[in-house]
Amino acid sequence: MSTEEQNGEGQKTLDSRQGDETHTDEGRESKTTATENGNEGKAVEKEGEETQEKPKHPQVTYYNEEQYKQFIGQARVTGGKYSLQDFQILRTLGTGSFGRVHLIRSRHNGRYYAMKVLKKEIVVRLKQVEHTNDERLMLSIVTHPFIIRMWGTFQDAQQIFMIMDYIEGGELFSLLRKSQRFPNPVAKFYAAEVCLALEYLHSKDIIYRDLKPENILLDKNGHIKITDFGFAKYVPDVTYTLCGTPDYIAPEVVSTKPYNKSIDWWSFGILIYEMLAGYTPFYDSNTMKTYEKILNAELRFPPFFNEDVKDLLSRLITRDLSQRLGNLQNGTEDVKNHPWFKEVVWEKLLSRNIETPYEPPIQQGQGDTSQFDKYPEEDINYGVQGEDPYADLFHDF
Ligand SMILES: Nc1ncnc2c1ncn2[C@@H]1O[C@H](COP(=O)(O)OP(=O)(O)OP(=O)(O)O)[C@@H](O)[C@H]1O
Repeated sequence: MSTEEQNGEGQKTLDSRQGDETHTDEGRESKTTATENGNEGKAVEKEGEETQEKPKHPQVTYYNEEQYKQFIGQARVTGGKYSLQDFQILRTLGTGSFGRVHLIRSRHNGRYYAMKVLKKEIVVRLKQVEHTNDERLMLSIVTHPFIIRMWGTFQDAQQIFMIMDYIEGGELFSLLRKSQRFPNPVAKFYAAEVCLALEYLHSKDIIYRDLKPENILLDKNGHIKITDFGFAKYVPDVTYTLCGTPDYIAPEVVSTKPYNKSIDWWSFGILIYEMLAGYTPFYDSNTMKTYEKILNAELRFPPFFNEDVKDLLSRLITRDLSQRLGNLQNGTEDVKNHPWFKEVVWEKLLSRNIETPYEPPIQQGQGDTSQFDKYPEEDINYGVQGEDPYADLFHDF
């Protein structure tokens, strides 16, 4: 069965490293990009600007119906269980390409949650319907200590809403920019937790496709939670979609070759590099040049990288898929067994039974927002009734 990429889905754009109209954040310089089949083979950057020619492809993800049924049978969250009346909306925690994320409080149990709101009209305009439905599906399936938990979803005539745990410690991105770069053991700790999250996702045939410090939150104890499943997808076989954030995109994605879990291991290497160096290895202010470097440039290391990490990164950030760690016969085990990770006790880490290198200074308890930047609040019209031109598109919410 082919479920993807027949319908022109797929252009997601944002300036997560560049700031946006409402909020400019130092050091966010590049963009999340997506384009899928059926859109005439163009990669799209900001608001539908066509910036890169891409050859046409039979861009289809194949898997059999039985497999897919089993996959969606794991979903633990059903749509429409909650409504806006259940929550009090507090401040904005972050903004994305399609809407914003609010801190909210349950009127029933008094707990704080994060509510991601996406405007249907924008999701449709940026051809992200399928990705948005996938985001909901993936989050309704995953349960892991290092992955955000979604509790429910609902919709009104204009918006869709996702209720998730509120993670108080803010983005790893903010901590990294404040620290400039992390000492070796700190980078290793976060990388090891990310590694376990990737291992789990891949065991379910989910590829994440947007690994970067902006999408890693820290909980109150300093453990990670991966958020933003906007590009995550069930791919037991291969896919072709160009998506991700330029600095982090793997060469096989740039060159529109079929790909699978391999791409997350490339991004994992870029993430480790950025945590240790403070910058990504193929950075360029011009996105096309970034892509060129991803395809051709030599991987260079700052002098303070140790031999173990240089070895690990050379094996992750390699264009040769038959050499890339994580993508070989032993899968994640090869990554976990690499000498750079030799001090990590993986079982202890998974049970969060290891001291974290940094505890976010959260003084006010569960609803504390001191670790988040302030965003201008705008008038909200959530709960609108009336005609919904997109009624057919978001059934599961
Ligand atoms: N569960 C959460 N707890 C706390 N903050 C959150 C949570 N989810 C998201 N945020 C904040 O909101 C920001 C935007 O969230 P997210 O990346 O999911 O939105 P998005 O619309 O998909 O953004 P993008 O356009 O960057 O993909 C995050 O970077 C983070 O700062």
